Amino acid sequence: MISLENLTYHIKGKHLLESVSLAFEKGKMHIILGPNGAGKSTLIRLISGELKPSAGTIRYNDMPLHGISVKEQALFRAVLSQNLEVSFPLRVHEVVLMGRYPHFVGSPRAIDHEICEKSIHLFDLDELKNRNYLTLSGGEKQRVQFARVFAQIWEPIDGKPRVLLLDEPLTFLDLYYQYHLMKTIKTFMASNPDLTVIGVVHDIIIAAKFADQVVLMHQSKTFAQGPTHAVLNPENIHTVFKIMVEDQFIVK
Ligand SMILES: Nc1ncnc2c1ncn2[C@@H]1O[C@H](COP(=O)(O)OP(=O)(O)OP(=O)(O)O)[C@@H](O)[C@H]1O
Repeated sequence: MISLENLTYHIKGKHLLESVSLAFEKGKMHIILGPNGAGKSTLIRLISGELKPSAGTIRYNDMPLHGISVKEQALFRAVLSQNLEVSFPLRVHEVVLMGRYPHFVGSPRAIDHEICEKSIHLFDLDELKNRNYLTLSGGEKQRVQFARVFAQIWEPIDGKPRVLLLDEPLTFLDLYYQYHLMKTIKTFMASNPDLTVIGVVHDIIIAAKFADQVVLMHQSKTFAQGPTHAVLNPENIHTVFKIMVEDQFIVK
């Protein structure tokens, strides 16, 4: 369980997040939705420890985040951020291996290579694994980044529940891969019940189909949180997004 208590973040007098209190239950897919500028990425960056809160606390299983070393965090928590850049002409399998860096000292072990192979296969990248990462399309790069973060948290270490934070992970993907990737994550979660996923997406239909819980953000605050279908009702969506929707969001 990840819990946030009165989490506040301001910079140069501007409040990016105001007194947010939330609980993210273990083993669930939590999706954060909200209009541009609502504070979603700020929230993810605070939960990942990239930003330090101005006030409030973040706890991972009752442990304050600031009490867990960055090195230890990397053993059980992976982050897929927006705008990831790789400047060197690395091969795809080398980028995926970066996900294993927290797990070995010196040279990768056989197990690190095995996990990378499995993750590459899971994300349909076998044919691309020797390609120069810089020559890939936006969507292909995004799948490589998925393989990297999954390689990082492929197995639990010392029984610690794992966490995956995703900030707009579907941006470069076509419709097929958006759904395929969400299904892949859900299937992985079903056989890895300690894994909690918290992700920012913009697509309400994707959220309705795959989220167990939704956090709806509005103007730097939490507007609603709870089971997906309770939160994604036409009134809430109208208030937050200013659009009218029908009651059902169904994609077969
Ligand atoms: N370093 C900063 N200094 C000033 N304002 C900032 C800074 N970082 C972010 N902001 C502002 O804080 C607000 C929230 O930003 P955030 O990136 O969290 O929004 P978001 O909900 O993820 O938006 P989007 O859907 O557009 O990605 C935005 O108005 C943004 O311009």
